[in-house]
Amino acid sequence: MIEVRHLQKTFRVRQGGLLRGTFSVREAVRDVSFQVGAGEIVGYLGPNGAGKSTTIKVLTGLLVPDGGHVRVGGLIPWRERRKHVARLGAVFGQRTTLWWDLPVRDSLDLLRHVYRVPEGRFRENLQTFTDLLDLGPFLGTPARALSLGQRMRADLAAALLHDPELLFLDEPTVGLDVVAKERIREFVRHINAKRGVTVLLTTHDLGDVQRLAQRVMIIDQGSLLYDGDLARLQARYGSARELVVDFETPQQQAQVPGLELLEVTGLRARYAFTGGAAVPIARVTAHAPVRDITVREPDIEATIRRIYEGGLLRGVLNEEHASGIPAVPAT
Ligand SMILES: Nc1ncnc2c1ncn2[C@@H]1O[C@H](COP(=O)(O)OP(=O)(O)OP(=O)(O)O)[C@@H](O)[C@H]1O
Repeated sequence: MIEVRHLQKTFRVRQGGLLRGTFSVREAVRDVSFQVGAGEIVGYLGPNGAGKSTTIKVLTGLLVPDGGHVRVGGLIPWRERRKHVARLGAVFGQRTTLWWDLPVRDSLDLLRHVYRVPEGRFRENLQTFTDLLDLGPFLGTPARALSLGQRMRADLAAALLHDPELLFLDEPTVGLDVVAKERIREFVRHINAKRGVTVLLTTHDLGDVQRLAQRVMIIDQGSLLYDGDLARLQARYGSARELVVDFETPQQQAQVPGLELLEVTGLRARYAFTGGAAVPIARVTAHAPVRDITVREPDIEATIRRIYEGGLLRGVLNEEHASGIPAVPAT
């Protein structure tokens, strides 16, 4: 569905005044390659300024890259825009595609004309989305008067009315409460499972990724650092699991062979370990009488933060992909 090879995009940024200013070149995307198959949900992650939006803008045809090969559903997005746009939907958490002063129903009806959706299909889709997203109570409300969660639901319906094969979701749950987030995620899962819509999801919310994506790609400073499943990322780069032990009595000597002692506070000691918990638990209980033991799993937020901060993955993928291949003109 999406094929990207050696994508490059630079921006010329003016520095200094209008007359005497000079230009510097900012490499937003350096050499990114990936493929997304039909029916996948892929999370596209990276810290601020990593190059996510630039990639998405190229994929939607809004930007022309400086180099690389890009095909979406067999089309070159920026050359065959009309055909391309008819096959994709996009939701940007920070913006709306709805007309600000029009009731939601009228916005959707206008989009029906823009995308030339047959009347019967439009009604069918509107009914389905109204049921799934509970649009009923606010179909008559103008976009400017909607809550953020309602607006997002209406935007999702707007993006999918013309039965696109591919959906770009940019921060679809930003600013929403837990229940509203869950509703959006549930809907995305549904359209992926039932309609086979391919989803590329850009988000800073790892809950979205954990609940939706089988696969994640991580970009930083314009280069792809990781492409694979979340579990493997966690297993490889996550911090160790922790054993939190409450002893019956204060321990003068809390060291236990084979475990890394992290901290002792009062009766409680924390140990780091990798692999299964059975052996570490047996060792601790053999060491001294224990009142309680819990296993604390490393959380994915912490793993991703470590990756961003420590540049943990830098070079891992580059070695596989870039390998000195010269830049090619955009095709
Ligand atoms: N139109 C532009 N002109 C100049 N520089 C740009 C332009 N668009 C993006 N950039 C720069 O390119 C780099 C990548 O930006 P991009 O918006 O793709 O990042 P991002 O990963 O989407 O970040 P965020 O999570 O903050 O949205 C940044 O350094 C940004 O300042």
